Amino acid sequence: MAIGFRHHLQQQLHRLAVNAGRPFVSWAEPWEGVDPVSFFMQGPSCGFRERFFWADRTGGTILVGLGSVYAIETEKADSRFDDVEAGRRRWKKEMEPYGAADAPPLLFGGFSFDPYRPGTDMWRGFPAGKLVAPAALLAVRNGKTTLTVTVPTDKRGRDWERVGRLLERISDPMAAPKRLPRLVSDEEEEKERWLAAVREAIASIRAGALDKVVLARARRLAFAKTVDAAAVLQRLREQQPFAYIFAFEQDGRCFIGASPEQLVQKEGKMCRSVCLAGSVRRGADMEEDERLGAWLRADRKNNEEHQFVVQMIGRLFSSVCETVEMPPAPQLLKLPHIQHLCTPVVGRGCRERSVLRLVEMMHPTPALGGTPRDRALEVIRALEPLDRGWYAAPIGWVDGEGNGEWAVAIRSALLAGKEAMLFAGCGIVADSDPNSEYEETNVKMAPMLSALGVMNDG
Ligand SMILES: C=C(O[C@@H]1C=C(C(=O)O)C=C[C@H]1O)C(=O)O
Ligand SMILES: [Mg+2]
Repeated sequence: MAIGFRHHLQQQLHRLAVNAGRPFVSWAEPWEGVDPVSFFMQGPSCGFRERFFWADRTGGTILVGLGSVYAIETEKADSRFDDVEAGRRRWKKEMEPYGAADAPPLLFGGFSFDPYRPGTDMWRGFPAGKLVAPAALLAVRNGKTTLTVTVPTDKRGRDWERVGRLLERISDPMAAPKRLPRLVSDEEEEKERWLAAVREAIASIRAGALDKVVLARARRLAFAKTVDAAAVLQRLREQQPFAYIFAFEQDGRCFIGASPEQLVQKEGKMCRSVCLAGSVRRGADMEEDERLGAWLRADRKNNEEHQFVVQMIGRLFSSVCETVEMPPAPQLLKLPHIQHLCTPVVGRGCRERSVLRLVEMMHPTPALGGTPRDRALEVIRALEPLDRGWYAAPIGWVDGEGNGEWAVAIRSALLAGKEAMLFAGCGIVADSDPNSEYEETNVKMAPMLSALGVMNDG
């Protein structure tokens, strides 16, 4: 990008900062020709300690954030959604947006799965709830790219400096992401122990204590060198075209994944969700693939698993929307490694003003927790030794108007230095077979294994 343009942007910011009546000012400009992953890669060398990446299922919206000029963070289990929503409103009042009106500044963040469970050191930096306003946001919407820069008007803090550095470098030709390092060890929780937990869950369900519970397991990979989050991102973008591609990084620890599951989207008075539960692998050829798909559609156990989600989301949408539409029977969603039963839901005339309220009501759906919710959470606490952290929890963005989109952070891994911790779970119901459920979690880890270069896809 021309030097003149950079000066123009910096001058705008300075002029606005001097005259602004609020603590933060932002400026948005069309900024074509910058690749989202290259932009993500600029972060550390400009001094930004936080980075996020978001691409929606269609790839139509891509958001990449560097730095954090304004962060809302909470560890309060009871009030975490109130805390972040209050923070969002405060941010809106303190922030004066200028420039391209179609690229409003926004907050990006996530929540932990279960804030009532004590966290471990593994998830340091990923609290019960966190939203971040990036200093620099690259947004691609409908084929148009915009750069939005947000800085404090008192010119204190390091963000002016970092943004200045970024503007100097943003158009430099970028190096490719680092090559993925060699795997040196691979540990998973003992299979027998996990199967025993599943058997116990099945027994509780058959005894009538609950209807469904989702149990997860983890796999820890260690590599010869540090894993470059940008390299993993790039591979996920190539390999998982119909998933939400997300990354949330702070101080070198990056939670990253390719989730097919939308939790909720709000756009004005319209809201959407996708019920996703019930799974089978892809076939080796078209014939086998279709046979597996037909089996999944007809299978009683998988349909039961799925219907708990449809009932809950249908009921919830009915309580906050004037009208709710969903197809009468689930569709098949085919992803590179797995196929799912899928029921999209659209609600119109939504009475909630902020998508964060919808996130609060919906999390965890029976696709990630179980039915009834509280029983399922108790069973997870009792039977799952894992610290889920942000796995299986909401991740996404919200703007000043309360619009935004959130996915469920599955098919994911936490990258920390030379290590990657992968997570996968599955819905246990009365008719579950422990070994098939175990196999299902393996299939669900395949996308991350493949992005990490550990598994070769045939
Ligand atoms: C829990 C996960 O996936 C969830 C469980 C599914 C199932 O059990 O069939 C399907 C989709 C997801 O809602 C995961 O991928 O870790
Ligand atoms: Mg399942």
